[in-house]
Amino acid sequence: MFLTFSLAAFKIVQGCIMLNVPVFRLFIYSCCLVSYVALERDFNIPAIAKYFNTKGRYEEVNPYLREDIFAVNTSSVLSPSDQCEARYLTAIVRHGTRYPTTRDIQEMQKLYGIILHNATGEESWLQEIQTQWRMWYSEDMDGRLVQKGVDDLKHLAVRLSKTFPGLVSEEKLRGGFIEFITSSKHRCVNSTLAFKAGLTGLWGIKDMEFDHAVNDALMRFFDQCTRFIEEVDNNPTAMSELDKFKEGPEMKRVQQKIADRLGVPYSLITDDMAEAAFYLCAYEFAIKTVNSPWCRLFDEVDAQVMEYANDLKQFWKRGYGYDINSKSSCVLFHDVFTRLEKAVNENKSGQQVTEAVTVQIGHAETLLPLITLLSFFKDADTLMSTNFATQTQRSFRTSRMLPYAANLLFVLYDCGAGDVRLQPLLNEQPVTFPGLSDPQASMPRYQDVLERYRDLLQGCDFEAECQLFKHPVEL
Ligand SMILES: O=P(O)(O)O[C@H]1[C@H](OP(=O)(O)O)[C@@H](OP(=O)(O)O)[C@H](O)[C@@H](O)[C@H]1OP(=O)(O)O
Repeated sequence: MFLTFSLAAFKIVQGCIMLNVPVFRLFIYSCCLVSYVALERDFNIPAIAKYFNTKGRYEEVNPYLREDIFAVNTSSVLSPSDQCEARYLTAIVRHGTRYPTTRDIQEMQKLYGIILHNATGEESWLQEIQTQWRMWYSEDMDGRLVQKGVDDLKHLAVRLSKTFPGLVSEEKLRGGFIEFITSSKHRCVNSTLAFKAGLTGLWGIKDMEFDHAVNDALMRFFDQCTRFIEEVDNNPTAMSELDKFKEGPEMKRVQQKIADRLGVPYSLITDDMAEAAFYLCAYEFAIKTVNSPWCRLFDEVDAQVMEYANDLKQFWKRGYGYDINSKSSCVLFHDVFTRLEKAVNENKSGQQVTEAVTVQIGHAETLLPLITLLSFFKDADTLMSTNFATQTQRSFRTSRMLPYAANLLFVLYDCGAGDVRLQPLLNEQPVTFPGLSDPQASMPRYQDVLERYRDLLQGCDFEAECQLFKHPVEL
């Protein structure tokens, strides 16, 4: 559509120039320029970018940010009426855009070798990979944060200051009322530094520095939950549905189509090679914002299959597949509600809430078990190797939940006369606590939320849940 408009506008401009019609020419010329810029921007976005799972950009989840990275939608997060005031905010944030992990880089290098030495097609995109594109990824990159990832967190910090000016403020930061907690992984520590830099840069703060606490018990709880490690992480049969899907007809067809496009034997394009090609398209876009020739190896149907395979991995490794996946996040769940309860009590006694904002920076596997524990994005049907065709409308879709810089926010509002409300947001958009019937479900009463999660609040004991062998009841 943009192409047609641009070409038509260009023709009009040509005519105007020949007729020397200045004002009209200027107007049309500017329209042509605007549509060209839009065209250029949209052409830069791979058609399959919305299927990149946890390798996707934040901008594809909130497309309005492509126009203005600092845009906020305050109408959707303002309090339910004028008398409500935001009193406390906790944000659990995934790190920003990163390099591939070493394992993925090794697979990418293997695929690049196949294309250099075996591919026989004549298409221009293949020639571009074979003669112009260079393998620039190296194993030492191993998931480190890239500059785009620094920008992701800086921009998020600024947007949150615009959305919650009474909480994410210079006064609160300087007063020590904003706490930072991070995973020990370099991509998370550097994301924390970037978030802080976004705020100090916004307010021109050069005379102060702000601490952050490294806390893997909270941000990498999955590393310390013995039952998860034994029954899922280290259990080769735990990913059986993913393994079966990778051997199934849908993935086989994707592999064959890639092999046909490259003109290589089917035996060379394994499911790992298909994943490596998909990741190359995703990383070239996320890190460099280029629509690389690697994306030409997939059509939309192929991309949906690749997306489903990764959602199967996340479902069974971090999501609803096994109860221990979500129960391993009990420590983080209780931490969140302990902070909320403290803020409610301080607010009730008329005190200033000592900690106005908590920013906790972790991983996709920090966020997803907690999202699962709270029953967000739970579908009626389990994701299986055999039901891809009926899952196209599933709500458990990591491409929408968990892009780089994904963030789960809980905002506490004081609405006067003891009316305290709690608003959940995912990626800056309000979400509804599952199972709450409150008409203002995106801004429910805090007490109703406590009631909804009463069983977890009274139970969900990390030590008990993560014990490998439940001790037999003493007879
Ligand atoms: O497929 P890779 O190796 O990239 O998987 C990574 C995880 O990346 P994700 O699957 O979430 O895109 C990485 O999570 P991140 O949020 O830190 O990017 C995780 O830390 C890393 O261990 C790999 O997870 P895996 O489950 O061990 O494959």
